[in-house]
Amino acid sequence: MSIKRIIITSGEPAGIGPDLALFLSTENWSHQLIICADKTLLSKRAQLLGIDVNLINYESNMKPIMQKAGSLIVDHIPLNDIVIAGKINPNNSCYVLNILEKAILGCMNNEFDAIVTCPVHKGAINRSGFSFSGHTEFLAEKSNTSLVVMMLSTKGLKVALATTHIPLSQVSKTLTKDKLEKTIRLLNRELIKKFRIKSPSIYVCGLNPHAGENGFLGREEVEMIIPTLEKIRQKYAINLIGPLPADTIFNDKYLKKADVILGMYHDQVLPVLKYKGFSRSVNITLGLPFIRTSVDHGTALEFAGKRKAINIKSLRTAIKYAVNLGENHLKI
Ligand SMILES: NC(=O)c1ccc[n+]([C@@H]2O[C@H](COP(=O)([O-])OP(=O)(O)OC[C@H]3O[C@@H](n4cnc5c(N)ncnc54)[C@H](O)[C@@H]3O)[C@@H](O)[C@H]2O)c1
Ligand SMILES: N[C@H](C(=O)O)[C@H](O)COP(=O)(O)O
Repeated sequence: MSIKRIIITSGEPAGIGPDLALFLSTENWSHQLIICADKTLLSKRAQLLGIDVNLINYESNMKPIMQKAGSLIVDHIPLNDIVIAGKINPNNSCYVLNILEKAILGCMNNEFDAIVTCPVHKGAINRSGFSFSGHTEFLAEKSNTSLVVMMLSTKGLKVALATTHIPLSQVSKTLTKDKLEKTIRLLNRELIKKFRIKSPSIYVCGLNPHAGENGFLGREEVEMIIPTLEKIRQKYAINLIGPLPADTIFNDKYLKKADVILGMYHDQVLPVLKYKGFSRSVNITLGLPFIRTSVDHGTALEFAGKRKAINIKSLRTAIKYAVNLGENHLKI
């Protein structure tokens, strides 16, 4: 495999994102990792963590070479305001978004092979006046992609979402036949293309308790989900099972055969995935014109600057996926 150039966005500066990026300098990597962050922030955080690192300025004409332990290449984006580890400063939201925009642009014009994101604080960004519901939606908007699907993967389980970061009260009206059909078709395509699964088995959750109990506990299944699944089966021969009740779909009997479980909303499937594999999972945005993976956790503000407490496994997993997605030898 050729050496890949991966841009790593360091996320919320008061959170553990800069720390995670710095930990990468303690290992050798077979690819080139570029950290998008403020260089001074990284120096100060490195001191706090006791990491001895040589920070090298990124230049786009650099040769892609494997990264050696002891150094990090930094694509410098200046902070807007001071950073205290663990304390949110909404004045830096612009910095967080500038990092993402830089990385997206670089992926769109093939300067980078993939983007791996460290966590941002959605509340802080919104508090400073920007409407931001998540990387998934931001990446779709900035890359002019009409539909993306959020999927999280850990050993033995993949879950995908039909709706992402919206209030629970809006789930039912957001889920339409058209959206569900497009989501399933995109999920199927991407599992074939990126994961080399020949004929994916997609297990679909209902929305209501007990998948609506034939309409007695909610009508979305009979009116929207079942007809949509039936149409897709007939028209596209996609291997769909369900809708099944979300409380029993995570049963070994189904999981042995399922390539992915499609949930109707965020907290229907993510708690199960995170219970099974928190800190060893990866978040992947399917449908973008470039590869994007992310850690499975948030900003963990209380651990910023505290070396012993921070777990870096999810970032390692996210980098591994970013490198391997779409490759023939995929072993993930
Ligand atoms: N990829 C992302 O950008 C992303 C993902 C999830 C949550 N978030 C955001 O993060 C913020 C905080 O969310 P939260 O508190 O619900 O979740 P969180 O993942 O930050 O924290 C949950 C718990 O796990 C711990 N934890 C998380 N990551 C850890 C790590 N790498 N090492 C050790 N411990 C770790 C935390 O200390 C906390 O106890 C929110 O604004 C949320 O929206 C961002
Ligand atoms: N839904 C994700 C999770 O719970 O891990 C998280 O909020 C990050 O989503 P984005 O990648 O869209 O920011």
